[in-house]
Amino acid sequence: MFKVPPIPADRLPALLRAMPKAELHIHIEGSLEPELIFTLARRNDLTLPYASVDELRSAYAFTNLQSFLDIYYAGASVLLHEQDFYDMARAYLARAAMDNVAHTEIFFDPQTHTAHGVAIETVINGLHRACEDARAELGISATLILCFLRHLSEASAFETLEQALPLIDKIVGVGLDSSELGHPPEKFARVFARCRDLGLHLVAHAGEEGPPAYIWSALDVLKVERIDHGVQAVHDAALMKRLAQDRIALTVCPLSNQKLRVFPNLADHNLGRLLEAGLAATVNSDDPAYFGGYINDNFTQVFAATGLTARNAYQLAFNSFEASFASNADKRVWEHRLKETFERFVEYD
Ligand code: HPA
Ligand SMILES: [Zn+2]
Repeated sequence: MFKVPPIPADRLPALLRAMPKAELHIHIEGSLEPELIFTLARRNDLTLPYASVDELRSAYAFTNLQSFLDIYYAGASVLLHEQDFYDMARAYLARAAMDNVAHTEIFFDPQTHTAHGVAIETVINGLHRACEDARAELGISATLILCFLRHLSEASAFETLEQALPLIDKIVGVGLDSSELGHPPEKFARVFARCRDLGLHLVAHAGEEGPPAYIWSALDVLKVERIDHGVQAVHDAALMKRLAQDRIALTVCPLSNQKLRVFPNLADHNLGRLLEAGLAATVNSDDPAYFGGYINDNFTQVFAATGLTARNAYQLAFNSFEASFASNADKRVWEHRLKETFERFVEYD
């Protein structure tokens, strides 16, 4: 591996912001800022149960995953037309480009929208057009991952997959999100097997609030290529070994974990421990509009709170490219730019 040069500690935050990175765990509905929720509600003649942007934002006080999901699904209800999905994704992509995100794999939850009469084409076409335009206009690479809501049935997931089939070329993979406890991965074994046959990439949320057993079944039953969150893996030594040996990436989301009380404080986050154990951890924003920060905020805050180093920074950015579903040619370009950024930070000291 690249020998990371010594970087003065006071330059670390600037380096974290400047380094190219991939974001692999971002729910596009979780990027919907309160201002845009109000704009879209007005545009679509909807009345929100909040009088102002500030009142809505003050409702963002979460105690666990479910308390967040309730408000997150309510926020997403203002999305009705293709242009709404486009505007949401475009705003995120512009923000991600500012954080030097070279590549992003965006989660979306079609069942949230089809449940109130929005056609899946409306969702996928709006998001996909935003990705295409962002590539041309912002130079950021962006792809889509369709997530099944695990609190809904297997039949609903199959129905969603069926609806998405005519647009399957516009997505690179499928994931599994929403309420984890009580909804183990194996509930979706057959859906994931079908997606695998279709040649889609597979990921799943596991071990955010749920036990290590859910990470095992995501790997062995669903056969996923990455684990979203996965921070509970530290409670199972054999699982840690498996994740390290197979280079299964974990898409870790520090500010999300702090806000949903997965850890009592950011200083207690186990990101450093995961890296020390040789796991391919990455840093991501999850739902940036709800958790108080985009990807660079996640990097700078978790580094400040836990004392991670420039070497850790390089490893995390490198892992993000390696774990992405981009081409090897793209990965080499981004990894080269990553090294150049680190060299620049020593040179001008
Ligand atoms: O962190 C999350 N976990 C599960 N489902 C989600 N949907 C949006 N964010 C999340
Ligand atoms: Zn998530």
